[in-house]
Amino acid sequence: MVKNAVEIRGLRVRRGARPVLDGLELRIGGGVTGLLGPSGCGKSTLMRCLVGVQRTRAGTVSIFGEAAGSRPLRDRVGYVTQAASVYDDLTVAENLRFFARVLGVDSGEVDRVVEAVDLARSRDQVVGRLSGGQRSRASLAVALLGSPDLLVLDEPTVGLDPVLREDLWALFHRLADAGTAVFVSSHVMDEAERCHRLLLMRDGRIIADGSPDDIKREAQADSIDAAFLAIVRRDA
Ligand SMILES: Nc1ncnc2c1ncn2[C@@H]1O[C@H](COP(=O)(O)OP(=O)(O)OP(=O)(O)O)[C@@H](O)[C@H]1O
Repeated sequence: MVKNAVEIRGLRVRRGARPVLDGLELRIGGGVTGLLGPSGCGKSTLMRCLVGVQRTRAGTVSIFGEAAGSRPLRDRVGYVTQAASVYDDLTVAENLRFFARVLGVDSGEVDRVVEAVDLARSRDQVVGRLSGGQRSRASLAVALLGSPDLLVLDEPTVGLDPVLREDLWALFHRLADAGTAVFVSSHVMDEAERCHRLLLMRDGRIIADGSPDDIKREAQADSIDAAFLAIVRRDA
């Protein structure tokens, strides 16, 4: 298992007029790490920092010992944003061949990632005609090109039905079992239980960090929802 995929020190970010992250310290290792918190708390901002697309005011973000966004990390980090990142007018396979060329990844990878996300039967379908869940999996397939060591997934299950969410979480676990560090955000509290390690975020701060069971025990709560509320109250 990867020990130190991500190391963040003293990270400060402003977006618009307000500070979003103010001196954040965080280390992330292997397995599935979940980032949960209410809308606007700074989850996407943190993820953008990990992939090196967010302007920062202070601090450092290193991924496998390299500066976030730097060239050596190009095919070691996969990123799926909330916005669809595949072209509607191309088929699944055409999208993947295109992105494989852009990333300089062998085109043989296309078959592997199509299988990994269970889209083999839809590989020749135009993305614009896929269901929401299939589209999400097509975006995820792009992020898997080149077998990244770290996968950053920004609310990948938003808008999906429970069955599709279940399938995606099973996939995250398969990837983590195979050695990829998976960092996934959500604002759906019931998804928290599926993470090896959970980070609860509020107003840009990590207010709890541990396994779901540890967090519930510590907060003396029987659900992550209740734990979050208890921690927020205690914090106030
Ligand atoms: N482009 C932007 N310009 C200015 N402020 C922004 C911009 N994007 C986000 N913000 C602000 O930064 C803060 C953090 O936003 P962020 O998108 O990181 O939150 P989030 O936790 O990912 O929310 P959600 O779950 O709704 O995606 C919010 O207050 C938001 O209004």
